[in-house]
Amino acid sequence: MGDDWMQLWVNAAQMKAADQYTIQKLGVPSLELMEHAAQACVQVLEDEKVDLSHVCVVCGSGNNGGDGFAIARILQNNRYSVETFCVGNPEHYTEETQEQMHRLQECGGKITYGMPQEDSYSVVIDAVFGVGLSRKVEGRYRQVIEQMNRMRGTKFAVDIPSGLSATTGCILGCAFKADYTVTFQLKKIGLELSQGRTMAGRVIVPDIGISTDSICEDQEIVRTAGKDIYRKMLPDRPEDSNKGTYGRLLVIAGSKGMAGAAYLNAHAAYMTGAGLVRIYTSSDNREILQTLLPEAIVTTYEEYNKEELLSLLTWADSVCIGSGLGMSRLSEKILKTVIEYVKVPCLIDADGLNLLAENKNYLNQMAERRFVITPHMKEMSRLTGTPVEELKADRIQILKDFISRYRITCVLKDSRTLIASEEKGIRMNLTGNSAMAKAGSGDVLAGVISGWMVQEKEAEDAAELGTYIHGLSGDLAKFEKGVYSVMARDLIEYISKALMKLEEE
Ligand SMILES: NC(=O)C1=CN([C@@H]2O[C@H](COP(=O)(O)OP(=O)(O)OC[C@H]3O[C@@H](n4cnc5c(N)ncnc54)[C@H](OP(=O)(O)O)[C@@H]3O)[C@@H](O)[C@H]2O)[C@@H](O)CC1
Ligand SMILES: [K+]
Repeated sequence: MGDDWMQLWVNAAQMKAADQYTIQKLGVPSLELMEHAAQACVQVLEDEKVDLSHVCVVCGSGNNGGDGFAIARILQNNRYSVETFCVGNPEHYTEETQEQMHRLQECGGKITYGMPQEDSYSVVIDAVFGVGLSRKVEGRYRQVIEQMNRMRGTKFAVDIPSGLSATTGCILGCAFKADYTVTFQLKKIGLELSQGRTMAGRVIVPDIGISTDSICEDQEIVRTAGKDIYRKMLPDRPEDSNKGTYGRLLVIAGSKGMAGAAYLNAHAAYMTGAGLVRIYTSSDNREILQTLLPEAIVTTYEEYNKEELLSLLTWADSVCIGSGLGMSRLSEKILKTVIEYVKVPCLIDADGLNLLAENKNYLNQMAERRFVITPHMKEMSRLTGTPVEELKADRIQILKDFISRYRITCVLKDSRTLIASEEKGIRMNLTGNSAMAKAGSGDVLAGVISGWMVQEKEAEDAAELGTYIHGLSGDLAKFEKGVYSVMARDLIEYISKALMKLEEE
């Protein structure tokens, strides 16, 4: 596969729709898919050289359990020592699961009803719950999963670690902590969001013959673009150009003592190729900014000056407002004026978002695609009035509702950042790492996105490309500086390396 692909990230319902289409419309028997699923798991266990000297398989009553019984049979037929435990509710066995139990027993396999009692296994295979997990794990099931987590063997999850929501990545009560997860056909978005990455370990995605035809056009599905797509988004830089060709960016940032935010915005925008950056900031920041970034024009204010602001808005090809802006009445007036009068693409970050949250009526005035907002989870929580925990548990839906209501591009920052617009749906960014979880990182992101906006990228493309490049800079910085020592200014330094890497590949 080249790099011009779109990776799909499905939730539980979308996965079930693909299963059902394959079974009902294409006529592939469910049991055949289950056999492929089990064979794929055994193949991975063998390829990865997992110690199969003493295997423990723990199965539930749904089809995930059915996969587990089939895995047990195949391993046993391959002459491994296997012990199989059934912890599911006998009243809820699916037809396929019953058939797989029967097939295992026919091959001489023994099924123990209840949880494993000892800890002598080289590998523990979790087939308790898959994408059918529908509620919090409690009682006996909780005990089973906790017991499996305590066992010393390699932990192997079938389709998804039991207890992890395939849709949100949240742990519902408790979850299996896997070293490997073999997830069938399509990556479940829950393996990437929230606790998903921590619980899933290494994720392998075998093709088991489930057709994706029915869902690949579905605009509701979250996608990640391959590198080629980002490379093609990079703007041309013709020889016969000048600074005017690459746009004039107005950065409105930095209240008293917060010059750093304005500096990071502006410097990051220059590093992406912006032609000219003007910082509009509190007068206290003039000297420091002129010293830190002589390439920027610095215009300062002491009090609200509507005329000056309007003339700057006329000058600008794009605006980036909010980083370190503060929450004063003055900041509020500036933001209100910008929202009311700006005619060019405009990004709102940080304090700009906190001010928006306090003045939600401004949001209603923004209903045009030229606005990009870059909230982290807490800022999004303030904007939507949804507590952070609820937001984490339902972020995709909340994001969808938000953009369809306000018709703006929203970059929802988290360990996996989502970029949402009506035009392109929801995209998940896969670059970036925990070294970037530091003050100033968001200011750099706002600068990078604004840098693309001012070079005439559509707001949603600028947001996606900017998030990708920002994360890639972080990945390169971490590689050379280590996970603890990456500073926001390093992210800026590594933008050039990230861009060169993307251009070269
Ligand atoms: N043909 C196919 O579709 C294919 C599917 N495949 C495999 O099937 C998996 C999906 O199977 P599935 O839909 O049967 O659901 P699954 O994940 O086994 O869970 C349902 C069971 O769990 C129970 N339960 C749920 N939550 C619970 C809780 N908190 N606490 C307690 N119980 C709870 C629920 O109980 P109930 O709600 O009925 O009381 C029910 O018994 C998928 O991940 C993949 O591995 C592959 O073989 C490829 C072909
Ligand atoms: K599982």
